[in-house]
Amino acid sequence: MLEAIDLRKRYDEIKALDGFSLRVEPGEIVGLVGHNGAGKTTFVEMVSGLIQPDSGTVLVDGQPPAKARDLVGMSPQHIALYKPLTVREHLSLFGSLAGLRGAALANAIDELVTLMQLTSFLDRQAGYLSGGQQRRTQAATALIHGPRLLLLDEPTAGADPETRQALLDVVKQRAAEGAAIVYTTHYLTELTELQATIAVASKGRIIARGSSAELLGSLPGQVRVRCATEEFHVSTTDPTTTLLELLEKAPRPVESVELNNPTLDDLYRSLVASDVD
Ligand SMILES: Nc1ncnc2c1ncn2[C@@H]1O[C@H](COP(=O)(O)OP(=O)(O)OP(=O)(O)O)[C@@H](O)[C@H]1O
Repeated sequence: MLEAIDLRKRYDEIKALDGFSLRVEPGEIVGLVGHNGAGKTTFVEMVSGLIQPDSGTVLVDGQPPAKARDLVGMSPQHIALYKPLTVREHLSLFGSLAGLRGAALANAIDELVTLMQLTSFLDRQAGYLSGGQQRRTQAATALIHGPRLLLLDEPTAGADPETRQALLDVVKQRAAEGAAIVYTTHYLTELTELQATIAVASKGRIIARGSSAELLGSLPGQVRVRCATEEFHVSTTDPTTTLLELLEKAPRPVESVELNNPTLDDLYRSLVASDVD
């Protein structure tokens, strides 16, 4: 559904994208993570056709972004709503721009109002909504036309737990219905909940891509065995076997045993730390 090949974009001496390639299949959620300035937003804006690459190719369902606008829904990192318009007017406007009319538009609005829990402020102007309410509204404008490619750039930044959960549930539902989704975030636990494929961006390109199980499998876990007279602390890619071996040789009595598998935070830190010039 989305194919990006060797994208490059420079702003004077800054290489915002430097050989960025990523593929997203229908029904797949790709969680795009990376340090500040890694190029995530630049990539998302390029896919939505807002900015042009210096070189490289972006194809959305086989077409350049400018010809695939109706297939794409985008929620930008920064809130971009029309302050005087109500939530209902936003949904109506974005739905109409994507070609929805009459009953189809009304049904799409009803569905999103329920899913994103917008009922209580549906007729309030966007300029008077709280940050979290604006986030929900913005996400709803990206979803209104049932896009086949959804680009969500830090959609839960500053959102309360309820807003975050509503959004994660909708994202899962849309992926289950076949949408391809790019989801940028700094909250790695969200990617576990979404069962997303993880793509780690660093310095304008993707340095690792895979399921969390695949990526975590290459990282060591920690095993600690504490005895009355001695303590063993081992870093290992096979914590269970190592633990059994330690227990065999450890002097008795064993006082405590700790087994820590690597987390996505560990993975992220090790990948970004190893990507040095
Ligand atoms: N219009 C622009 N003019 C100059 N530099 C830019 C422009 N847009 C982006 N950059 C630079 O390109 C790099 C990539 O920025 P980008 O916003 O894509 O990063 P990001 O991964 O989304 O970061 P964050 O996690 O902070 O949102 C940064 O160094 C940024 O300063």
